[in-house]
Amino acid sequence: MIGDKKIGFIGAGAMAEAIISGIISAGVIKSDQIFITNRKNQERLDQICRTYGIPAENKNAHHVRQADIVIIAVKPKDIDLVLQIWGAHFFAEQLVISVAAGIPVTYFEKKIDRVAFIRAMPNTASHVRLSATAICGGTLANSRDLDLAHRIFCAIGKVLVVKEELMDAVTGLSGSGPAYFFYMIESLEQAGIEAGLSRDVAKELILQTFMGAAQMLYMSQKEASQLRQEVTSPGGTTMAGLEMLNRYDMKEAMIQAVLHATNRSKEIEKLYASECKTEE
Ligand SMILES: NC(=O)C1=CN([C@@H]2O[C@H](COP(=O)(O)OP(=O)(O)OC[C@H]3O[C@@H](n4cnc5c(N)ncnc54)[C@H](OP(=O)(O)O)[C@@H]3O)[C@@H](O)[C@H]2O)C=CC1
Ligand SMILES: O=C(O)[C@@H]1CCC=N1
Repeated sequence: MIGDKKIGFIGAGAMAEAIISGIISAGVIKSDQIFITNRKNQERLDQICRTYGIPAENKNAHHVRQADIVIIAVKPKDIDLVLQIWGAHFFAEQLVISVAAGIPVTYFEKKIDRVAFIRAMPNTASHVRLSATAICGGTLANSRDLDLAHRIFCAIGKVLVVKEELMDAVTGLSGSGPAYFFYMIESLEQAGIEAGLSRDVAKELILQTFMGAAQMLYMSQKEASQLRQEVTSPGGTTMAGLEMLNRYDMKEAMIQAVLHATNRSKEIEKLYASECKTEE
């Protein structure tokens, strides 16, 4: 789907691996078209190469520099160093995609003015090709660049093109979203055990229940609230359970979690946006 283009990853952590796993299993790219590098952890690079059949010689910064598409997947705090080291090597025909939370596309453009940048916010469900990814393009990103990014992320889930001002909310909701889900599962596992089930049985029941509920919602025309009501018999067990979720204000906790995560992304963004301004 992306022909013989090469994709290079700067950063070989959790997010890079999720994307690599997803794009290889989707068949949009062959393992030997992927190149990776990180800061120092060679073992990690070896492990990724072994797991995804990437040739050992592809874990090479020089090759990553030559890639048609470069995906920057380092922590926000490491972006500056990456731009310092890599800045001079980016070339005009390259497309650079950053998945870093909170770093505005203008920040990249201020540092390197000749390259098309795209900011993307996927999530780790890229592993299983069920990511929810939002993308937005910088000033040099044309429709072909956006289309290319769209094709890459489409292969590993759903893609929405959004205005950059919405990226913090996307980050707080769906970028961090898998963690909220896993936290709920952890809590429900503990609940199942306290109710008398073994961990394994609890885990199996919860997972199947969540997958079933998500699939129902995905396939039906009904709102979540309606499906919830259909489970809730008057005076029954669900009502008793929901009473506790209301008493402990689970809804407010979820809202605050997403808003807090969104604000954290905004804080990071502000840090970098202010540097863009002072350099003007
Ligand atoms: N994890 C997630 O769910 C999501 C993460 N993101 C974003 O993805 C980015 C990466 O996150 P994540 O994968 O979790 O982080 P990890 O800590 O798992 O991985 C970061 C990687 O960056 C490498 N790195 C650090 N500095 C450099 C450098 N100067 N040059 C090359 N490589 C470097 C590290 O190498 P080494 O180990 O050698 O130090 C490591 O391989 C973040 O910006 C995050 O905001 C976006 C969406 C979801
Ligand atoms: O926690 C983080 O900062 C990253 C961004 C979204 C998910 N993980």
